[in-house]
Amino acid sequence: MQTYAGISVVNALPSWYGSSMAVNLTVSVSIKEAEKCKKNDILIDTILNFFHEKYGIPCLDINVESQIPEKSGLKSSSAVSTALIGEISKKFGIEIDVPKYSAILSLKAGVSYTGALDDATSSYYGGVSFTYNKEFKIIDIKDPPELSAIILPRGGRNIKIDLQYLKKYRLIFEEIFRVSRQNIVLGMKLNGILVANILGYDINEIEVALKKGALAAGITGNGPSIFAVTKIGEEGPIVDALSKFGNVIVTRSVGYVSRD
Ligand SMILES: Nc1ncnc2c1ncn2[C@@H]1O[C@H](COP(=O)(O)OP(=O)(O)O)[C@@H](O)[C@H]1O
Ligand SMILES: O=C(O)C1=C[C@@H](OP(=O)(O)O)[C@@H](O)[C@H](O)C1
Repeated sequence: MQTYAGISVVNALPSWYGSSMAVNLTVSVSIKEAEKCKKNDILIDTILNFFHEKYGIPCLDINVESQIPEKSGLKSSSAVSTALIGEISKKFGIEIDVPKYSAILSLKAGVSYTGALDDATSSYYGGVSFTYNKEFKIIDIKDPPELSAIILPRGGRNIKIDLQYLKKYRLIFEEIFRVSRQNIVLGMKLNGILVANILGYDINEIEVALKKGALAAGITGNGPSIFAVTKIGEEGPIVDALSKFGNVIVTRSVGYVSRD
């Protein structure tokens, strides 16, 4: 099964309300029955153990092909977990709420702070998710504006995230969530700049992208990747400017995908 990376509209850590926009970088997971169970990454093994214990599925060989750097803010963990859960549910005929179980099992594996239902929803269904992660509730999924996403992909996040400190900003992130439901691009701009400031990232690249005409720019997720968005066809000056800081990926927002 194939799922998507995403860029944050609203980071869910401060208020539990989260929103993410799917972009066209993909993860593909395939599975094959195996004689012996092998050891995998913690997230994959947590998911396999759950399905083994609850539904008696056999040992599986897992193949992950990912275009998303790990620990990047680009939703790599949600893309891997939704693709794997979706593939297992299809192969073994298990009816399950894929994003919800991605959230539950990501928490169990210790790779997520809130379960990241916002990220799991956009990874699996495309579009722009709006979720309340505390209750594993999807509030809405919207089709995104047609946008070019210009990304400085950076993995291996190594900053310490102080969840209690982030929660001091709950009210302003709740407000950004409300704004985002009316205006996705304004929401991701406010969120992206504020998260950069709160987590102590350098805002130079964000400022450069905005000066070159980006509609929004900022940190995605907990970073360290930087994103900018523009109308399609207007990427040139931003790509040129951001290329001075590293290799740039240009991709697009992804619309809602029916999984029926
Ligand atoms: N290609 C992959 N193969 C296996 N596991 C992966 C892969 N990409 C991400 N993961 C899992 O996701 C975790 C990273 O999650 P997270 O820090 O939330 O990243 P991101 O900010 O990109 O969403 C990794 O530690 C690993 O458990
Ligand atoms: O762990 C979590 O619950 C989350 C992590 C962040 O994303 P990244 O994992 O992409 O940094 C954040 O944007 C998301 O809303 C929730």
